[in-house]
Amino acid sequence: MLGFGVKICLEVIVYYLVVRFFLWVLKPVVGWSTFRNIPGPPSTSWWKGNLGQLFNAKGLPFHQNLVDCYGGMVKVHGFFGDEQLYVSDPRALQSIIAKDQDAYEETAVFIDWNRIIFGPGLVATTGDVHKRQRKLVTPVFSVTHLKALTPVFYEIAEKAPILENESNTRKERSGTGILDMNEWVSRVALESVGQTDPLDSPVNNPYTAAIKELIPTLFSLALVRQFAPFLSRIGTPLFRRQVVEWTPNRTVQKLKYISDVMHNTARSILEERRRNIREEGEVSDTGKGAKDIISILLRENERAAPEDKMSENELTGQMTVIIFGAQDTTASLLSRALYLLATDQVIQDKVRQEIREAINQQGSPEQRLEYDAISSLPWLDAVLKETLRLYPPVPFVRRTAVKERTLLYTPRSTAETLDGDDPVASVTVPVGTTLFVGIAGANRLESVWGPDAKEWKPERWLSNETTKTTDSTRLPGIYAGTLSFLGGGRSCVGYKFALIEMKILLATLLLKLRFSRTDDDIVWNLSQIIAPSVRRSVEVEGQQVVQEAKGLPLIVESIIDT
Ligand code: HEM
Repeated sequence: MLGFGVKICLEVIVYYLVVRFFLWVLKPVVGWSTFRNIPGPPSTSWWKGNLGQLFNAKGLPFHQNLVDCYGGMVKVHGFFGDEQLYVSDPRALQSIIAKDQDAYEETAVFIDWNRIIFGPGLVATTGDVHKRQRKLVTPVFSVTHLKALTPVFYEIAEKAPILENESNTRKERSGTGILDMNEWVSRVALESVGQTDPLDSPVNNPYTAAIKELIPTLFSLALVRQFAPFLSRIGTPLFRRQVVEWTPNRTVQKLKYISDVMHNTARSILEERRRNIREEGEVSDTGKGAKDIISILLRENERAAPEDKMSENELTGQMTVIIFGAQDTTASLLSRALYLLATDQVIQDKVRQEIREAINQQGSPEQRLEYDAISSLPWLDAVLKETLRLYPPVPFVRRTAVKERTLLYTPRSTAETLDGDDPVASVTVPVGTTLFVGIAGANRLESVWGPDAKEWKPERWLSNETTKTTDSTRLPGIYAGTLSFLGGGRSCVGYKFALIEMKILLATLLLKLRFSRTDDDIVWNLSQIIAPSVRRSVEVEGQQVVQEAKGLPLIVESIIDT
């Protein structure tokens, strides 16, 4: 049985490789190039093209260089000369993300892997199934529900150990320490969306560890994952599971373990929430039982029309996807915002001052600001917008063309020479083409954001001036004209949740603590979502070696008045 399964898998891979190999050999002979007029970097590997540079922990400068050197429409290479497009041109993105979004789907690799790892949740479905699920999940994140969740976010921010420790030492005014703020925000982000008992524990439990390990493990399998569309169609699910069990590879086994832990925990949390809802009886959305996003999701599903209801499998998948989608992204952004505020004390003070004034104006001893009040603080808002714009936690996503379409874009050469004009070029995108949506690239375009586009300047969001946008400068994002939460039917369904959660966490922290930088060298690595690491030179067997460890150490000082 083992031999048979492995043989089929190998045969499919060999078949795929042979076909691609011949296409690759023939291409230069016959002069084929689908995107002959599109500029791009040379392919650096005969078999993996530019994929090694694009999917690389140190690949962020390469991504930025693509836009700086070649413009908004760039040709890159995939396996065996496969030509792909790297797009950050606003006009082309409007078609891909918004106007013509049905012609560009998530890639089969993305969908198939997510189905394997999470089950049939939002990120593992396409077409009508995705639309049906989206209709059910969107109301979970309504402003009414988020307002009801506001006290939960405050409770989490206030009970975090860092603040308890600080309050213990505040009387002596000696509460200064160096803390790994990335670790702290990761835990808080997970708890804010999970609200599960095991997450109350400050030390890693298997579920927390599984969620944290998922992205790095997937990223280390980035190249193998490209075969997912083939492998996931071989045999029955039981057969495929058996093949995975038999695969003698440590990373594959780790991934299997992570997926199992996430799935089993999701099932037991769902059961628990369902029991609670049953015991509480019928409760209102803003009442006692509406205290977490999973319970809200369950109730939305109970209420849905029979044809719209999600199956048990879909619910489990949805829950894992929401918890997972909410964690590393929010942690990445909060880490970056804290790092930038620690670097710029003037802006840190402005944000803190604004929060203090808003609390004083309430005229009550209450230290918490309501949803509307905290949402409209100009400096806090500007810091988040600017951090999201310049450092989007997800710097790119990919799409596959499922219908042939023509994309319009501003060509690089004429854009530079014809000031004031609006030159347009076009490219026909055949079915099956893979496209990179350059979120970070588009968020930093000088044509959209001005000559200081690559600088972190929160004040740009405070001016009342409205910039006139045109087709060549308008990005199709759902939030603040940026692409950070994407746009269209596959945009981030939890973005309002993320914004209010991040504002409450930052406001709670800044009221009580001052952040400053240590001497550590912080590097920001790409593993689909950007995360900080500390680079240190250490002595190993008499030699200086540079080592990196995940984390963001910052100096944290208590500033609570006694
Ligand atoms: C700073 C925080 C966040 C950022 C930057 C972010 C960004 C994104 C992006 C770029 C996508 C599109 C992915 C793609 O098309 O491949 C996405 C999708 C998604 N996000 Fe977020 N996200 C954040 C926070 C959250 C939170 C807090 C939640 C849930 C509570 C969430 C849940 C989701 C879900 C479920 C999807 C899939 C939507 C769909 O396919 O219909 N995200 N997010």
